[in-house]
Amino acid sequence: MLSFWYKEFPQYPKDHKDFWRTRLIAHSLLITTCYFLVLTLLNLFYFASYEIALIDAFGLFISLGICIWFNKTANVNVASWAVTLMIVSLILMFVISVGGHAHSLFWATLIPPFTFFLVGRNWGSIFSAVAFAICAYLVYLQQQQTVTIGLGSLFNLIEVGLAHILIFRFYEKTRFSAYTRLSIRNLEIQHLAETDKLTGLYNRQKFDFELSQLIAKNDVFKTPHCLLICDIDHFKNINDTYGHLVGDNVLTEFAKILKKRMRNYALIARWGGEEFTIILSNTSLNDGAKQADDLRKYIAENTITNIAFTISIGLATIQKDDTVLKLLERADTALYRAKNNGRNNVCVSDKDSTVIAQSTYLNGSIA
Ligand SMILES: Nc1nc2c(ncn2[C@@H]2O[C@H](COP(=O)(O)OP(=O)(O)OP(=O)(O)O)[C@@H](O)[C@H]2O)c(=O)[nH]1
Repeated sequence: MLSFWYKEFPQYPKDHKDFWRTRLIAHSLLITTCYFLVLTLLNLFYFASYEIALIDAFGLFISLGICIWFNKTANVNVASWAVTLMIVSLILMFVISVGGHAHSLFWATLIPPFTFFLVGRNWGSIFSAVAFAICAYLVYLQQQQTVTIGLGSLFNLIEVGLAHILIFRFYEKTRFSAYTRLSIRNLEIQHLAETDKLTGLYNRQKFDFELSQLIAKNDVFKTPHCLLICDIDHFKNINDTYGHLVGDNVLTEFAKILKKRMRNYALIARWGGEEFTIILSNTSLNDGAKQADDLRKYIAENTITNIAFTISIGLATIQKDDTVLKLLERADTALYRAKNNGRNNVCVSDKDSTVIAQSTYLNGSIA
């Protein structure tokens, strides 16, 4: 039975800001439903108070109704209001019905923690103020009827009510600001973990993850996707000749050129030192090879930060039943061939890792 209340909502994972609200709603509904069920049965069969049993049955109906509806829709905002209104009206109805006697006013102290947490600071303050005002009025009425309760009781209630509202406002504010800071920090950490610091592109870890997600999609085979591994030729020479800082600058500028010149890119990453990976979506092998060769020519014919260099590219398309490793291996085989063919070269692998074309005889299309 508990699994009914403790249903995990995929849209509210543990780190979601509403996760604990869903828990409080579920717990509250569990307790109120059980509570009303027991009261209905007791009043029906033990005390024979049929009218009160009817009211309890109505409470049971409301509580169970919200519970079923919440489990179906997972609408936290509406459920928060429904539970808040149910609990506030229950407590107030009870306190008023017994005229505030039998220390029933203590029940009102439950209202701030519930309302602040479920409907926020402003509505929490309003609900709490109304509840404590009603309690104060009941104490005032008692004071009119008997001399045993002095004005001190009234003041105590007002002071406690105010203190509750102020403390819960403070508590909710600090909770909210802590959550906001934590969320921003998490985003910053996530960005750092996924990004290559030098070029601002995705890093290898993020690329591999995104690629595995892409491959897992059922419709990735309906339109062709190309993977390019692009490597700067003899990059060590650039470092040795001009120094590492210039080498860094070349990598940064090259990353910008990649982003600018590769049409339809779905993902670009710095995969390792001077190695870059690119996924081109909606791109056939022919079109991918053409784009890769255009890039190769552009780099060969221009200088970047006044340094002339060339690149080699290996290419493969995503096949049915591919894995990240298999796909990368095919593109890497093609890159290896491009390097072995003297560099400044584009090579393409077919689905069996056989290199089927290279830029010296690409001429814009693959035979
Ligand atoms: N400036 C700079 N150099 C880097 C960085 N990461 C890797 N490298 C250098 O990149 C060079 C890669 O050298 P190799 O793997 O031998 O490759 P290559 O010289 O490009 O030769 P081929 O790939 O075979 O054409 C090494 O000298 C690394 O020090 C970086 O972030 N900045």
